Amino acid sequence: MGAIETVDLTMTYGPLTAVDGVSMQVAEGEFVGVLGPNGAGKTTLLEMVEGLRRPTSGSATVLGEPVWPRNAALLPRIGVQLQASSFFERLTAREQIHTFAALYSRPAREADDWLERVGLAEKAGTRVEDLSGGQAQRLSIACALVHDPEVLFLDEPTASLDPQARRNLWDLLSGLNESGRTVVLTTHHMDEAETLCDRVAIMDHGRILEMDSPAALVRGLDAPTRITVAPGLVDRAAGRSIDGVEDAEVGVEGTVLVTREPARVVSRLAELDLLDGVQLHTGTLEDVFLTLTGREYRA
Ligand SMILES: Nc1ncnc2c1ncn2[C@@H]1O[C@H](COP(=O)(O)OP(=O)(O)OP(=O)(O)O)[C@@H](O)[C@H]1O
Repeated sequence: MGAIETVDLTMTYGPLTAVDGVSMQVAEGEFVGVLGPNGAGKTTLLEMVEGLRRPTSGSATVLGEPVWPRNAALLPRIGVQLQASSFFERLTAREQIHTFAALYSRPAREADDWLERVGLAEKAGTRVEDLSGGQAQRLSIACALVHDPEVLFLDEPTASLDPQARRNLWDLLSGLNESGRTVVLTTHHMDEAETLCDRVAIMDHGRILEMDSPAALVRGLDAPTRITVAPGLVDRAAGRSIDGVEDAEVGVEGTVLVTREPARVVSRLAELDLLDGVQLHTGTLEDVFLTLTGREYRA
């Protein structure tokens, strides 16, 4: 059984089609990222799959159950962290997560463990409105996880986290995924998607443009390799016949050699003893993203 299946899922707001006929499947145990420019429809898509928004048309199932009308049987099985954290006012971090735990009949000690796991044990007695942005975000993630859901939805979970908290959250999410949980997150961080996700969906204008593993998406881009050499070496390389690499097409942009035959070019550089400081850059997920979605600002 798949963890998530959507069929032609669509949401319109007046004349705007925010999500435009999305059909996708996520297998149980998969880690999936949804990437897209601002306004692409990621949050709207997730909120329909979570059963928080009624689609204009189309349908979604999670763990084989329809999500709309709101399905009470599903609630204990899914965890949802929203982009705008909404907390019970004037509660401390501990009271907040204890309340969530109690809603799902989970013991308070497990709630305390979650505070520890997201690095908030020291802030347990702080009121939620006095937490920093990143601390509040970690609390909202802990609240989404406290009932040990099978499918986890996170909307830009690392948006306001510092580098330490971001890496710690990566470890936490990878661990949950390795223990069989399905994870779906939205992110603007390509490195995050590349590191964590089995597959990523690249969205724009309400549609999924591509959905595949990061490696397959990058391979599909068929980008040339850029070989950065130390300043001055390009001339020496050219002077000493880099085109001794027969038939290897090598473009030169400043101190960068651009080629589709990096192995041959690098071995020629080695022969010429010009390897010092050489760096290789192949295509990245960001290149795929920008190729598919363009570079103009979004509303
Ligand atoms: N309640 C609403 N009423 C009208 N338009 C809406 C509503 N919610 C979202 N939209 C519009 O739908 C489009 C998709 O919004 P959505 O929040 O899903 O994008 P997103 O991909 O999550 O963007 P971001 O990366 O900025 O979070 C946007 O143009 C947004 O303005």
